[in-house]
Amino acid sequence: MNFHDIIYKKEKGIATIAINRPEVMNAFRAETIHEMISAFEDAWIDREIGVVVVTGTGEKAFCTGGDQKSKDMGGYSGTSRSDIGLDVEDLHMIIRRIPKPVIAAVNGYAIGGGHVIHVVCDLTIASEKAIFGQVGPKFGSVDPGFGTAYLARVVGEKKAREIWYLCKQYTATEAEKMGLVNKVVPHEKLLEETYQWCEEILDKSPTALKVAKYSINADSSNIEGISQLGMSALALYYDTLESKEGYESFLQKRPANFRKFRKRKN
Ligand SMILES: CC(C)(COP(=O)(O)OP(=O)(O)OC[C@H]1O[C@@H](n2cnc3c(N)ncnc32)[C@H](O)[C@@H]1OP(=O)(O)O)[C@@H](O)C(=O)NCCC(=O)NCCSC(=O)c1cc(O)c2ccccc2c1O
Repeated sequence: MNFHDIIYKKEKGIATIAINRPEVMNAFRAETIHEMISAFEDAWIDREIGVVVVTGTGEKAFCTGGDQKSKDMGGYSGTSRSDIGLDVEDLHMIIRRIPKPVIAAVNGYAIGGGHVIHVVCDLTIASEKAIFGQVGPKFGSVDPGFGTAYLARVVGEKKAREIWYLCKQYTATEAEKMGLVNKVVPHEKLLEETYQWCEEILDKSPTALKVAKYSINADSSNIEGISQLGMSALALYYDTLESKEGYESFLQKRPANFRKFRKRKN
């Protein structure tokens, strides 16, 4: 398979998808999401694959969300089914629907939509250098559905609200404490530890794993509907000056002025 934005490899029952756009801290554009979905489809169909690993190339980032350099009023450029210009919802759904465990190996920044990708994965192993956080309200975006409602299931509502309302960054140790990651390991041991977890999973019954995954998913499957509704609202939000102020402030490396959008309408 020929990919440009990701590196996809399969070895000894393990499929690895590495987002490969280090020049933008592994931010994703429409093509990146489509390539990831194709790789997941291949890993799903291939009966020899028992587990999928998602990671990022380079030393700095796992993924920093939507590529702000491919964004304009109305959303991201690129061909997509979604009005937003990114088929992120479809990526979240295939991570949940593939009947095999998906492990995020977080090697650096997991920010914005990149943070949501690791949240949706079944398990997360983090380098001690990893940094976690949501940035939407700081940069004119929000990731409703799995990024909000499902995050609240993982870390609890109070913590999820803090993550979204304050847009702070959290260390790997802080993330582990709040149940956001399964294990923190020295940076150079990240893939070794992740593949060790994969080996343990490969020793287990694939059918039992599939039923375990689907039965855990079933309890939060209503979030798919929240996601659809929320993403429709997001498409409208992206068409506003308020959202534009956010992503322009990021690109212009200046603080956003959202206070002006709190003025009373006369
Ligand atoms: C990750 C950071 C905290 C790092 O900060 P730092 O100060 O160390 O480095 P720089 O900010 O200078 O970044 C270095 C270099 O990388 C470029 N870059 C980083 N992230 C992105 C990005 N997402 N898009 C494009 N480019 C990026 C940066 O511009 C610099 O390049 P230079 O050329 O100037 O050297 C910090 O970078 C950071 O906070 N990044 C994230 C910014 C962001 O806005 N992310 C997206 C949020 S919205 C989103 O992710 C999103 C998710 C979804 O699931 C969606 C679903 C459906 C629709 C839309 C969605 C969506 O928008």
